[in-house]
Amino acid sequence: MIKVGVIGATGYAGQQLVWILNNHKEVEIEFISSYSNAGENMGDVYANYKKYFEKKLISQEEAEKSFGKIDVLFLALPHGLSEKMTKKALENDVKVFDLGADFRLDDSEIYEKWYDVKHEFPEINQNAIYGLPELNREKIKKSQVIACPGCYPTSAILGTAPLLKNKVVKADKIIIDSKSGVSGAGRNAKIDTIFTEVNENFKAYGVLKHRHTPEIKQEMDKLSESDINVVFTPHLLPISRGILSTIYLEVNNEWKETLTEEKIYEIYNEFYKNEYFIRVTENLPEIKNVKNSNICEIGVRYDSNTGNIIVISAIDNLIKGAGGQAVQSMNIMFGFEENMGLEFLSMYI
Ligand SMILES: NC(=O)C1=CN([C@@H]2O[C@H](COP(=O)(O)OP(=O)(O)OC[C@H]3O[C@@H](n4cnc5c(N)ncnc54)[C@H](OP(=O)(O)O)[C@@H]3O)[C@@H](O)[C@H]2O)C=CC1
Ligand SMILES: CC(=O)N[C@@H](CCC(=O)OP(=O)(O)O)C(=O)O
Repeated sequence: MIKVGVIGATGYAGQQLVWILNNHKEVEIEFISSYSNAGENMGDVYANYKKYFEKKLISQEEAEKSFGKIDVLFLALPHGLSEKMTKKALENDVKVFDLGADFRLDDSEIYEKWYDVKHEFPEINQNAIYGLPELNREKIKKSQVIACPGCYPTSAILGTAPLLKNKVVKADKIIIDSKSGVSGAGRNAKIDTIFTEVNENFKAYGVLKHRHTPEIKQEMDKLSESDINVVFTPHLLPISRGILSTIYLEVNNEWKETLTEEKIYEIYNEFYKNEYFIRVTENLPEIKNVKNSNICEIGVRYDSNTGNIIVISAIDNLIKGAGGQAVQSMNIMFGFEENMGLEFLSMYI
């Protein structure tokens, strides 16, 4: 049994994480912490917890005093707020899983440029591991700080990893057209995400300037050992949760003569053959198939006349894109079954 604390437990990502941890048989939740609801119960903030999970939310200052009692600290805070907390947790020999972006980019200068926040302790960033279990399992086992990937990057990187690793596609341009449910924007509604703006609407945002672009590029470059030109456009769907990414790639000249759709599926099935949470499907992925689960569903189509490959990748942004993926990494680090506490499937409707 391990003891964990969650800071930012009242956000959309944090409350989903608490839900998962509360159902995990090797985890005891030592504390949950909130910024504006400290002193209240979780059930006062989210009524679905009333009667069944009546734990008190404590302040960040109180939480820090309990660092000596925990093995793991989860941080689900707005960007830029995790670094100081992580420093204090490390001083107490606590493992940290950050759901935010503070440690996702290897190069602090790139982080500073895209997030407009300075790394005060760059050495923490240098030692953090990008927590995408399907690609970094061995490193996760030995790390102290896990940078849990962004939700859009999770869908884009898992969707393309087999093609990039096998150098099947050109680096010239990879177009990622992603659509997300509104919970991706967090619980503090801004004008762009209120009901009347989103309902019966569909819109692009952050065009050519979304902060997930360098994160996607960083991991795609590593996989392909090349310098990829990433074009990433997010869109807002009028649904609560789920991400579907449509990714456009062009086959490399060396593969053009021999590649078939069947061969692409062989490559994907081989690459993900031991992965519990990846479902390679001949159907086209749908958000309904993955919603409320830690599964990433991937389907591919290939046009041999044009050399175009289209990958469709779907995840739940709050689970595989956040809390579920963090728990998957925690399971790996502590030697639990990787799917422990995460075996639930989508309920479809
Ligand atoms: N939503 C998603 O789909 C995903 C989110 N993430 C990441 O998880 C993190 C949280 O996101 P999300 O849950 O969506 O955001 P929310 O806005 O829903 O929640 C933010 C959380 O941080 C707390 N908080 C806000 N401001 C401060 C502050 N100044 N100091 C301390 N705590 C503060 C809030 O506390 P309180 O409510 O008590 O004020 C709340 O618990 C972000 O880094 C986000 O990028 C990652 C992947 C997916
Ligand atoms: C729909 C929506 O607004 N999505 C958020 C991304 C989700 C998120 O929380 O960002 P991280 O994955 O970096 O933590 C956005 O575009 O800013």
